[in-house]
Amino acid sequence: MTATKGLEGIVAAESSISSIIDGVLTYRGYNIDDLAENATFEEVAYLLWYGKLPNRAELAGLIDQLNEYAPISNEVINQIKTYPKDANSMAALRTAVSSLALYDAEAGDMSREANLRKAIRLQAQLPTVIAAFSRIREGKEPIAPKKASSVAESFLYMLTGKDPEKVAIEALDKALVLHADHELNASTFAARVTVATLSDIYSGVTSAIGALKGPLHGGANEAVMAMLEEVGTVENVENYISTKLANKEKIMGFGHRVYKNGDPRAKHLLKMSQELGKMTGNLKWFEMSVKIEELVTGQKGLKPNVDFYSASVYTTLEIPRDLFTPIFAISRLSGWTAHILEQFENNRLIRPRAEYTGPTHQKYVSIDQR
Ligand SMILES: CC(=O)SCCNC(=O)CCNC(=O)[C@H](O)C(C)(C)COP(=O)(O)OP(=O)(O)OC[C@H]1O[C@@H](n2cnc3c(N)ncnc32)[C@H](O)[C@@H]1OP(=O)(O)O
Ligand SMILES: O=C([O-])CC(=O)C(=O)O
Repeated sequence: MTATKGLEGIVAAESSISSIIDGVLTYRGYNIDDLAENATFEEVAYLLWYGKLPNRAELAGLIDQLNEYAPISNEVINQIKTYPKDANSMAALRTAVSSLALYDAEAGDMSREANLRKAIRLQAQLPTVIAAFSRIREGKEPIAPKKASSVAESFLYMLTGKDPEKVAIEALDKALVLHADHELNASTFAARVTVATLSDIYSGVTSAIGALKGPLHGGANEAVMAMLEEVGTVENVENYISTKLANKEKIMGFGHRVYKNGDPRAKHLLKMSQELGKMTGNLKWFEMSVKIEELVTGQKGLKPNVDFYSASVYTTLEIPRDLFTPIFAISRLSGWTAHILEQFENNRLIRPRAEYTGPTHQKYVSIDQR
């Protein structure tokens, strides 16, 4: 038995949800470019869960359900109030999602209908949890959700208490569309492994949040912004990047396990970063990002992934840096739960093997003789 490091190239599941063959990303057969230009996040979530685009009535029904489920229990709000003010935002989200299960009367119901309701409930409640955490740590009261026409609108409203501008809602909505699913990425795989033991949907999502947190995966968007802030100016970029590459350090937001010729989502985020920068009169982060791309692609041949330009997009929307990965989780929740439902439909325990490389034939030595 020989191990494949990082399971590279191993096909570990059949799935009809999304595909990234030949550098083309599709959700249920729809090209991401088409969806990014035309679909809303709610249409995409419906597509992932139900396998088809919704008609008007179906979409309105989903939006109603999201509005109905958005409030979270006082017990969970009170727990969030006990979190340290400097808690890591993804750790806070992971803990709060785990708590949500305790107050969901359907948590133990494993029927498909109940699991679908839980998926929609989680989709509705993740933004509420993140916004509540963000306000509570600033010493403010959380803002209860109000009837909104989209997850993006609802989240931005709960974060600030102000009705968000149309341009901000549309930008966040497009970012959510772009992040919704991505075949067997690490967090989705973690979710599928967890529920393949016939554990519940909350356990699967909690595992996924833990996996998304890491900087080699979803955590890279925050790390990109930390880098941009550290570099500070366009003039500093060249020296910073050349030094990092000479020291064989990784540049966050570049490279991908599967895409070697570029991530099809990055161009959409680049365009948004530029447009939002122009609109707000602050193109600094965009210009720095373009310069970094030029150098990293020029010197290493590495292309930006989905996390690279999303950093400047979210910053231009005035979203705090440590909420970038939680926002990724809001979007990817739709994909995670679609995969969890798919896993349950045709389940088998996921249990690979390890290539043993440790010592053999050891003789037990009593504790006094060690
Ligand atoms: C939503 C997402 O999860 S997208 C990915 C987000 N993650 C990041 O942006 C973090 C930075 N990127 C990386 O760490 C990697 O490219 C990953 C984790 C995304 C993919 O990793 P892998 O397929 O395992 O590639 P691996 O890390 O083995 O890299 C292969 C080679 O490219 C180099 N490399 C890969 N990414 C980078 C990078 N971002 N900067 C500099 N060098 C890099 C590695 O150092 C390695 O070089 P070597 O062969 O000389 O040792
Ligand atoms: O697929 C991956 O390995 C990572 C990724 O781009 C994603 O999860 O969106």
